[in-house]
Amino acid sequence: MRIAMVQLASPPEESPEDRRVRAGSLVAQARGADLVVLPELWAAGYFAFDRYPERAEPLEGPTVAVAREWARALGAFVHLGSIIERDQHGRLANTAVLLAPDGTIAHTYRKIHVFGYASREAELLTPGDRLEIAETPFGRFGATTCYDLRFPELWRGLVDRGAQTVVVPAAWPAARREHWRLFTTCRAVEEQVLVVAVNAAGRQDGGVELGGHSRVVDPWGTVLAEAGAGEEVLCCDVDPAVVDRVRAEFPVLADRRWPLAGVR
Ligand SMILES: NC(=O)CCC(=O)C(=O)O
Repeated sequence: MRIAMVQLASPPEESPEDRRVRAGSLVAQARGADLVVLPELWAAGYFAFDRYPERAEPLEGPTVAVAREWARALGAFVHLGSIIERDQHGRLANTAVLLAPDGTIAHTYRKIHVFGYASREAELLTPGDRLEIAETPFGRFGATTCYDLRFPELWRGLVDRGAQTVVVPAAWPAARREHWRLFTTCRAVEEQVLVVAVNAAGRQDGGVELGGHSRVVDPWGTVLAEAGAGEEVLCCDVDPAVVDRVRAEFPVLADRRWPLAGVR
């Protein structure tokens, strides 16, 4: 499986419309990839909190429409990162979307742990309440979004549902880049999954510098690819069978004692 990580910047002076066009020219560099992944809320800009209401879109809105065209043109799965989704009740959510090569929606995930530290996400968005897995020709995919990396019980919930690869779109600031590295490696090893973690780059609203360093980490903790700090498209070849191989050779998940029966 060839993975392309599109580590995109969302400068405040660029409109979502212009950004979708510019993102398309970066995505075009991913030709030959089987899976293309973009960051969290790149079209709206994660840190553009004042503009969330006006930049929210229905699931079948302009960002899904362009990503659908990219998926069809490349014949690839496109994980578009996430959008600010406005649902039928008017609530806003941070919704990650995976498009299949034929342009159909293969998976959605509404971010469960919305962020409140130096962020208005938790005030503006409604947390998700569903955790599902997508079957793909490259194995079973799950998704978590950015801050969710800090909550291992969510990841274990994905593993319990059969996840082998977890895609993580993010808008993770440079100030906590070492946490980003630590958690992406830690979740891969602890949950014995392939982690595809794609961060944003560049300066966003409020002068926040995003951390970049998108990475693919295998279940043994080997970093198969890691981007630099700036905008970049980085490709990486992965054998998805590595997940079953590591789980068979080192069956730590089979040794769980949960619930902790007999433990006081
Ligand atoms: N976009 C986010 O969820 C940011 C999370 C973050 O910066 C952190 O956990 O640290």
